[in-house]
Amino acid sequence: MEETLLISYKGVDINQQALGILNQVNFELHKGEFIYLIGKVGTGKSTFLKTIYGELDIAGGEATVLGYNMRTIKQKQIADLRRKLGIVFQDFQLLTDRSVYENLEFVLQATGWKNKTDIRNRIQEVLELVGMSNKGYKMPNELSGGEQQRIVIARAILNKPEIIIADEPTGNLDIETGNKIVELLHQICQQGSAIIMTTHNLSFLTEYPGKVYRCEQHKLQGVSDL
Ligand SMILES: Nc1ncnc2c1ncn2[C@@H]1O[C@H](COP(=O)(O)OP(=O)(O)OP(=O)(O)O)[C@@H](O)[C@H]1O
Repeated sequence: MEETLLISYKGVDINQQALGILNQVNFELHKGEFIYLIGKVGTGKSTFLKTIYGELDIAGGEATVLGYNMRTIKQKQIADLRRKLGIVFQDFQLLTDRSVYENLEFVLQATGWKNKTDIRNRIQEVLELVGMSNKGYKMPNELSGGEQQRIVIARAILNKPEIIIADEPTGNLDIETGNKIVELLHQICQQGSAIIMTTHNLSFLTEYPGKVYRCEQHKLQGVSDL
């Protein structure tokens, strides 16, 4: 596989409960790219993303994600694949019974980090990157929505993922806070993670440019003029 090609879909069919959602999807993600996925409610954006992180099997065609063949991938390999991805949803999903620091520590420990100093340093690094370096001691419910989303992004980048998948990361945020989150994702992209983000807010596309794909009438297609 071409070295910079992280995801390759060729003629991929995607179903939910045997019902066709997307047909004949051709899609590529390269290193350093920022891709927006747009389209009306229920057109298949989240469903498409689920096939990338192995939550949903593809029904036909050829799909490769970070070198894994998504037609033949085994459960154990899906766990390995997910360690190389950062996943961000709109509804934050932080563990509410532990602090920000402990949320991040939990992920590092679960992914094999053992050395306390390394763990502390990496957590400090990611908190600084998302502009939350003094909030490690806070509980999630003591943070605003935008702050919680920053922590979720910090959690997603802990292991320097090659790809970040963000499913409507600004869906629960006001416009200004949403802008800051997209700006942050662009910054992270510049540091080397490729990003795929779904959104209903088309103003991001002009303000923070990226490549655009649209889901419509069972197709996922690149958009050159908006
Ligand atoms: N678990 C499921 N079982 C059956 N059908 C599903 C399931 N999840 C989604 N669908 C169907 O698949 C279609 C695409 O849904 P999906 O959530 O991918 O849309 P979306 O484009 O992400 O929408 P939104 O913009 O609202 O997030 C919808 O018709 C939905 O009803």
